Amino acid sequence: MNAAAVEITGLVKRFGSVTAVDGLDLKMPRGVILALLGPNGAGKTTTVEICEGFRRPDAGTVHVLGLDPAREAAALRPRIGVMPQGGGAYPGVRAEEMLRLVAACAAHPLDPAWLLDVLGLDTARRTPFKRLSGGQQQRLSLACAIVGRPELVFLDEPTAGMDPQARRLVWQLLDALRADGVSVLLTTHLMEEAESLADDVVIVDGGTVIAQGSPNALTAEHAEDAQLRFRARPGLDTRLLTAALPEGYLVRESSPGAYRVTGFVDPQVVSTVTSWCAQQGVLAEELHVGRRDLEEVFLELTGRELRA
Ligand SMILES: Nc1ncnc2c1ncn2[C@@H]1O[C@H](COP(=O)(O)OP(=O)(O)OP(=O)(O)O)[C@@H](O)[C@H]1O
Repeated sequence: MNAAAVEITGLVKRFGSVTAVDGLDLKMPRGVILALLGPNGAGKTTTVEICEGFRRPDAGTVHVLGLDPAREAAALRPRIGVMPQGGGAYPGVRAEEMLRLVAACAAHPLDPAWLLDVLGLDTARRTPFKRLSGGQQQRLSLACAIVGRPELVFLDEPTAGMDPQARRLVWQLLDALRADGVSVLLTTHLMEEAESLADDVVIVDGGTVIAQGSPNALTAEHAEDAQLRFRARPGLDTRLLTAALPEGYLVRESSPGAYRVTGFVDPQVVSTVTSWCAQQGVLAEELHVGRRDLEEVFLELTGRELRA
């Protein structure tokens, strides 16, 4: 009765010569949001598809709500919600019609009209699926995944391609689901999504788990390396700024206009950075000294950017 939401031991999945999942272990308690974070090709989608019962493992054991998804699919399906990567539907079906069709398969569905409203799709009720924007299609797929009141939801990159406003609506909804006791396992490339939503973050690389913990615990492990971050106009010559600092410091532009200086941050370093910016006629804004964030931890562990 109180089985974990997901329990995976020694999972292996090969596609020909490619080992997509390579001895992955994971335990996810009920009622949490767990984010699988990893670079492209890390094995996240394959792992999720095995949990959903869409693929069979080559080795290892998988239990979802205490059931084996490969052998007990009929018992498991009504208890889980699935949102595959990129969504999908019959192109001509209208948004509300599609959600009502899915709701009709559930014993105690949520109210489809309410769900469309919450996800900002109320004006798109009568729009055929193929005419919805990418972000609207994603939200409709999410609505379909949760309308049947599942105990556990699998969401593969649920907010990929959404604008920030739509993304917030989805985050609020996932928050509300968690408050209702629903377990959510999602994959994401968005550090902000993992950091602001997830209770537990599992970093996957090369088909195996390389780190796991709450966002706080993961960043605290690396707390000794404080970091200086600031914003300025994009395209500053980071090599010149690195050269202005003592040896061992590194300056990167992690996204356009967002700069990170790694190394021990003391008052002298802060002063060197701001004076160098002043010499370039640049105002360093939102200057922040603090511990590393999840993005830095991820980069250090995998050697790759999250969005690579
Ligand atoms: N059906 C398939 N046939 C052959 N190779 C596959 C198949 N599905 C996945 N792979 C390979 O398995 C590896 C893991 O893929 P997977 O899609 O699970 O990674 P991912 O972490 O979800 O990546 P992304 O973030 O890009 O979605 C990759 O090398 C991929 O090319």
